[in-house]
Amino acid sequence: MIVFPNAKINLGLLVTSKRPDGYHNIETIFHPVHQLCDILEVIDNDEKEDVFSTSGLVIDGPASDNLILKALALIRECAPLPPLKIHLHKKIPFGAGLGGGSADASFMLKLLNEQYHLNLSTRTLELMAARLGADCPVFIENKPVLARGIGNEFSPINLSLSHLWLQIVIPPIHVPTAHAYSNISPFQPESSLEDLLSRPIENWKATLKNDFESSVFERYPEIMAIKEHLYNQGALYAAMSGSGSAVFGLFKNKPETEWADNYVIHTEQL
Ligand SMILES: C[C@](O)(CO)[C@H](O)COP(=O)(O)OP(=O)(O)OC[C@H]1O[C@@H](n2ccc(N)nc2=O)[C@H](O)[C@@H]1O
Ligand SMILES: Nc1ncnc2c1ncn2[C@@H]1O[C@H](COP(=O)(O)OP(=O)(O)OP(=O)(O)O)[C@@H](O)[C@H]1O
Repeated sequence: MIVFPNAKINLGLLVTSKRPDGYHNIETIFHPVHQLCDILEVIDNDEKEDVFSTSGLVIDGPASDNLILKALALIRECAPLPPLKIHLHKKIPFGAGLGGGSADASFMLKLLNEQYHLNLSTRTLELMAARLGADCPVFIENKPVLARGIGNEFSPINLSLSHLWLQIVIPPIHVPTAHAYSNISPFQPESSLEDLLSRPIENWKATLKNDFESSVFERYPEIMAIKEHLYNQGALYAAMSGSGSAVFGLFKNKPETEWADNYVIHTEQL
């Protein structure tokens, strides 16, 4: 079976408090980016052991640390599976706040559930995904949603961005998530994200924020410059995604901006 784990962006990201377990409570809107995706294939393997291979972008760290293999190990805790041949073609830049590794992990859970008729419910899959990372559960249902808690308590939202153009600009900078959280001072805002998003998109620039931006922009002015350039090019709204380094803009018309050669650019109509 082949699946296409996709990226996400965060529309607003409030870090509201630090928890006793060291994690942070957040409030954010997750929005899937369907056309920026990896390719994940899993088939039965005739050999005795699993074989895992990758192509595309070279992921840092040993292959055994890949979240896909951690997802496989979790499923094997509750169901026997044959030896597998797994191939990941990596296209989503990582360390960019686009949740690519998290998407791979959750799509692996969903793929195995379907391919081997495991009948695990959506809720069970979300709980398993939460053991792999805070960003993983949202990729089980993979639709726009308001998230609270550590990013895994979901409420439905009424938000349509269809017909807007999305441009994501990814500079060659990796921002480690744990490091970004350690530089944050949590703050409980007066207005909830839901309130802010219900206002016209023209108001978002003044009201909707990503709490990681100030510390990340201070350390990497190049990322702030991308956001400013997106606004100069006519973005209705622009912001960093997650803990960076990707920055996205929402436009009425297809943006034709030229960017540095070493940036990865993704443009799609929502
Ligand atoms: C910034 C976001 O991308 C927003 O969607 C996510 O909160 C990041 O989620 P993630 O990459 O899946 O994070 P994890 O792999 O679970 O955690 C990495 C590290 O980030 C910190 N972390 C993560 C999520 C969270 N709500 N609070 C945290 O403090 C913790 O130090 C943790 O050790
Ligand atoms: N399948 C995978 N794809 C990408 N990175 C992976 C994968 N499995 C493990 N990793 C590790 O996770 C790190 C970053 O993962 P990810 O792509 O989720 O980060 P991100 O884009 O910053 O997303 P997030 O929004 O979750 O912070 C990589 O540097 C790599 O070491």
